[in-house]
Amino acid sequence: MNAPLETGLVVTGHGRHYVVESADGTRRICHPRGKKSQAVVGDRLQWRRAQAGQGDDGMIEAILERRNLFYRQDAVRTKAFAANIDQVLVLLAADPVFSEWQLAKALVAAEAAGIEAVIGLNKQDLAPAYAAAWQRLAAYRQPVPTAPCGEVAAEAASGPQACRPLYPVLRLSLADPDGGTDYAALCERLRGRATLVLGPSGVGKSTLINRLVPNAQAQTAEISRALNSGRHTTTTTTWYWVDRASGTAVLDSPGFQEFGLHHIRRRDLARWMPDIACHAKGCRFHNCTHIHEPGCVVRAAVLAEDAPPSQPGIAASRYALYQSLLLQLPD
Ligand SMILES: Nc1nc2c(ncn2[C@@H]2O[C@H](COP(=O)(O)OP(=O)(O)OP(=O)(O)O)[C@@H](O)[C@H]2O)c(=O)[nH]1
Ligand SMILES: [Zn+2]
Repeated sequence: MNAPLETGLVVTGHGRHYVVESADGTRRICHPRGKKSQAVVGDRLQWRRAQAGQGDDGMIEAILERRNLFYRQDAVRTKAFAANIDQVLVLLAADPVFSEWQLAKALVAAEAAGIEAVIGLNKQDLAPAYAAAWQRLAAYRQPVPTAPCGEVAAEAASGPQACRPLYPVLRLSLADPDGGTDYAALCERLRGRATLVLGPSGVGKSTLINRLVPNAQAQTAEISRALNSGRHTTTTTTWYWVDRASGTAVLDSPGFQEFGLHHIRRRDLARWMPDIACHAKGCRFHNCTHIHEPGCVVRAAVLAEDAPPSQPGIAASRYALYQSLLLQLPD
């Protein structure tokens, strides 16, 4: 007779081995049935204990419906980072210098997956480099109307629009005891949510996770031993509880070198860039590409390179990214 079905959370995986955590915190390795291994970190699933005498590992029977899936896709491969997450924290630093192109693509992927994103700029202590990096992020602090796209015009008629920054950009200094100007705000944003930490190598992702989860290194070592894989940490995502009782978790993930967006269609791109989207409703043609059409409100909203930072509109650098991205996407 089969053992009863149990539910669990995928906290990490390697190949066809998944570490699945039960509600009481106990963990065990589970394997998918059949050839495919489709579970992703953050998945909730149903599994069954092996029959007596067949070892301790569990068998995955079903993956429960996902709230969302954060992934990238290039011409040949899909790489899933995590499922069922509440937000993505894109961590950047004064040094190494970051690629705005990669940042923009990660943010598009988050929007398309319906996941909130926040940017952290670390290494506030590296004074001149930090000021330059902060300046490079000005377009991401650009004010955009808070009302959803379709309501902007109506609201404009009734008075000045309420605005928010395109993305929250938090100032961090993760190696310093106080964590930087916005460290408390970051902790506030993390509370009660599962946050995927994404960013290029060397920006301080491990520094952040070790700060939030003091036994993170020990946990990783234990998982690696169980999976018998020293390479584990660099190849997959891992879910760490900051506080299980309140549901606060951080997930680390491998770097984001080439963030493929082959899953995004060209005609949808503007929807996933909120600064473009909030103007697009006003265009004369409903299928406006915002490149060459007459009566394009998006192009009319693009700011001059030297526009003052508080002026609402589309930053010139963001529109340039939109144009370049559009050329790369499938129809
Ligand atoms: N100056 C300065 N250095 C920092 C700060 N935070 C982290 N670092 C240093 O930056 C280096 C990289 O930090 P990690 O936390 O290993 O970066 P990571 O993003 O995990 O890098 P990978 O493991 O390569 O993906 C380390 O030497 C840290 O000590 C900071 O606020 N200021
Ligand atoms: Zn247009």
